[in-house]
Amino acid sequence: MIEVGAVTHRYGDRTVLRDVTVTLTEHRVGVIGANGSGKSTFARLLNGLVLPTSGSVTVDGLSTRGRSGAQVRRSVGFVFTDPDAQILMPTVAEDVAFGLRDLPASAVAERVAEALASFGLAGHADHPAHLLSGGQKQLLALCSVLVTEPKVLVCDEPTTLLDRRNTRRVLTLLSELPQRVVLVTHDLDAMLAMDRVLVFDDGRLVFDGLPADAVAFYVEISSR
Ligand SMILES: Nc1ncnc2c1ncn2[C@@H]1O[C@H](COP(=O)(O)OP(=O)(O)OP(=O)(O)O)[C@@H](O)[C@H]1O
Repeated sequence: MIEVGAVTHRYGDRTVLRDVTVTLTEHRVGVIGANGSGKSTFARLLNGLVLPTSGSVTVDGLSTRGRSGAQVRRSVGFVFTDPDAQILMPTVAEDVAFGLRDLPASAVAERVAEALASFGLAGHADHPAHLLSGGQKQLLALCSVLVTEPKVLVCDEPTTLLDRRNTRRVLTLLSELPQRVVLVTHDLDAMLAMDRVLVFDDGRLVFDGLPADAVAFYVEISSR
């Protein structure tokens, strides 16, 4: 369970989230809203990448603040819009292996091979990661996070760089994952597969409900 309690967040003197309170227990939670409405900031709060100016965020009872923060960051995987922000190692296989560096080498090789195969990247294992296409990098970023088996996956616009085929592929993959997923996106079609959708507007959580109702609400406020 993710509990966001009375969270306000400021960057300098700019308030970007205002008094957000929400408890998330669903398997699939979508987050939509206009550019700059606070979605990414909200997503980053969930694994402690951003700590709230005031209020609290807990995941399965552990606060993102203080000593439990490191544990939250391990159990909540985060996929960024820009895969270059999270590809850390020179080759594709090394990048996937990075998250498994605490395991014995024999176990790592097998896990990496399995993970690359499931993302269609097996043929690229020894390729320099920075030479992959934008879409392949996004798949690699997702692969490198999922191989660590997080309990929750937070994805901030993970399909922005992808073509239609890879967008479908990533969305299908996300829909089939056993773990909880929080998906921030401008892809309203993707929302329809969610269990619950949050709509942000100017830093406020302005709608929280079923996907079709949330999308209709968002379309309505966007056309005002
Ligand atoms: N690190 C930062 N420092 C200062 N201001 C920031 C920072 N990150 C975000 N902001 C500001 O906070 C506000 C909310 O940004 P955020 O990225 O959370 O919105 P968003 O809804 O995800 O937008 P988009 O759909 O464009 O990605 C914006 O006005 C943005 O300029």
